[in-house]
Amino acid sequence: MIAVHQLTRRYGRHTAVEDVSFHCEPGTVTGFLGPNGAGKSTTMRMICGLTPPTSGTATVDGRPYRHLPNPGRIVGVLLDASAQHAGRTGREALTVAAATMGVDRRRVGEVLDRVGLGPAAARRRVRAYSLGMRQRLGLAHALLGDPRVLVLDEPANGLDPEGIFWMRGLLRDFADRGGTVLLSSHLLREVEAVADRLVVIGGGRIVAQGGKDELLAGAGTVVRARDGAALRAALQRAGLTVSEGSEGLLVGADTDAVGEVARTAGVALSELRPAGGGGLEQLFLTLTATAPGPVTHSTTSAEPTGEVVR
Ligand SMILES: Nc1ncnc2c1ncn2[C@@H]1O[C@H](COP(=O)(O)OP(=O)(O)OP(=O)(O)O)[C@@H](O)[C@H]1O
Repeated sequence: MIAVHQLTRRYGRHTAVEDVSFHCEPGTVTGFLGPNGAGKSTTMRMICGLTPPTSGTATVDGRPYRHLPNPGRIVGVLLDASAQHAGRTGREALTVAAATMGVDRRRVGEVLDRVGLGPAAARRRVRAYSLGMRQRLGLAHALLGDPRVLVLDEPANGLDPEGIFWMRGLLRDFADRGGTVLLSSHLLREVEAVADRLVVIGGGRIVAQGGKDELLAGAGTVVRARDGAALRAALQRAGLTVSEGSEGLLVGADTDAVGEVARTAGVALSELRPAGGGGLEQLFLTLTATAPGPVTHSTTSAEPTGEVVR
């Protein structure tokens, strides 16, 4: 279990992360989404005790990371796949880590197998690894202490499509066995397939969080009419948020509300449906693009309920 409570981190006058709260429960994969510079890495570094928060708390299994007796046994961390000793072979890097953690050396072979680094790859020096191989080695390192929690920052970077598919399977399996996974990405599609819950961050603030299905269900309505201008005007007059989606107008309301506005305005519709996955993508882009707007304490500190914070 990971608990993040009102985390804030400032660098001088710049606020990298502001009042961020969320929970990651056992048995779930939480996708931590946001564009470059949104504050994902800073939040994860605070969870892992590498960056001290300006205010707020982050705990893993009820304790701050720095108070965990043998952290690698409790939480596996992959924050930067390139930050590995380039002169060691993959196997050596893991053997040193195993000794530090007090893990049986035999576990090294097991995790190398698990991440798909064969004997030849394990004998090569890390400096000769591709980014994808480094990600696999980083994941092996995270899994080495057989932790119940994983914190992974953009682990799909550098993996080919087959590697991404493989990693999703591994993380899903980890969570299905009761593990807790926090996984960041700047690509919605990358985490959508594996995550149960989503936490979306933009401009250092949480802009939406909740169950993936809840967020999908609340992702609005796609609507089209031959007279698109009249439809848009009617929706805007009704105070609904309207944006141009790839398949029609995307409206921040359910289909009943949108249909009623169109009927009242006498606009004939050619399509009306829940926005679904495309809507979530649009929502993600819209939210993150407009994220620096003010967010009140009462909304961001609320328990995750699938709400969208605007
Ligand atoms: N050590 C630091 N000193 C000053 N500013 C920093 C520092 N670390 C992060 N920042 C700033 O904090 C903000 C959030 O950065 P962060 O790396 O957490 O974002 P991110 O969502 O992980 O993005 P990316 O996907 O690009 O890594 C950015 O504006 C970044 O420039």
